[in-house]
Amino acid sequence: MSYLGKYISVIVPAAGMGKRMNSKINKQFIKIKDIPVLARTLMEFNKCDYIDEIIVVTRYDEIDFCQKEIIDKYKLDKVKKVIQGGKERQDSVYNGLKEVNKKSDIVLIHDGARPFVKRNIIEENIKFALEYGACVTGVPVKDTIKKVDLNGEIISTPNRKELWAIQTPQTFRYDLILKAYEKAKLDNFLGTDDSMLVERIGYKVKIVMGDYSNIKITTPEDLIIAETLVDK
Ligand SMILES: Nc1ccn([C@@H]2O[C@H](COP(=O)(O)OP(=O)(O)OP(=O)(O)O)[C@@H](O)[C@H]2O)c(=O)n1
Ligand SMILES: C[C@](O)(CO)[C@H](O)COP(=O)(O)O
Repeated sequence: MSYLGKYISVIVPAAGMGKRMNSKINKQFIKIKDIPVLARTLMEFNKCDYIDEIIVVTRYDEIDFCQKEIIDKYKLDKVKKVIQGGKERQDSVYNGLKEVNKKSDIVLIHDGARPFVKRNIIEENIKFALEYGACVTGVPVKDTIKKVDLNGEIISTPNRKELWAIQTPQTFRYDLILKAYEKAKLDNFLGTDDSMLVERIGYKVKIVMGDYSNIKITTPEDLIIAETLVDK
């Protein structure tokens, strides 16, 4: 139990194929200045005093590699389980939720491929989740966003002041996120983030101010940005 008097778990989905990276090795294991993406991500959570356990979700054939080359090598002692993921990110997170310690109060969900998450964002997520039950990290969009139809014609221009680009961590009371995932499974609903599943059962989700450097490593040019961020 952390010194907050609450049990706090983290699920790190890292079971994707990394198709858009188009690399021989899975993008989670690509090194940025000598340290793999996933190790960088996990180190930030491992050193946060409030966190009690981390569950890492990987592809079945990468479980051993992940255990030896990431968890053991970087001494990530808060990682309690490395488990198998599913077809979609949502399936992987659901597998993780089923493995969380039953006495858990709060669950943070964070993409393995977002290695630049900072301590203040993790702490703010925990604070907001304890206060409101549900929160997600995001940043105000910088570009004008258009809604476009299948013919390539603009339908509308939403007010930019109301638009945020959503990142992770996304953090919830354990009972709430489990209920949201079980309902999505029942309804065969597939969302693109965790918050959507909570929003659709009628629960209000708060925004935590993120950081423009909390990027997701998705395409090859993100690796160039990542090297620059490490240098900085
Ligand atoms: N079935 C899946 C798909 C994705 N993820 C994880 O969810 C995070 C965000 O997904 P994304 O960046 O889209 O990763 P990939 O699905 O691997 O990328 P791509 O769509 O290019 O294949 C990543 O850390 C990824 O490993 C996962 O655990 N299980
Ligand atoms: C959850 C997420 O990181 C929010 O930005 C993102 O939606 C996950 O990435 P994907 O490309 O949709 O799998």
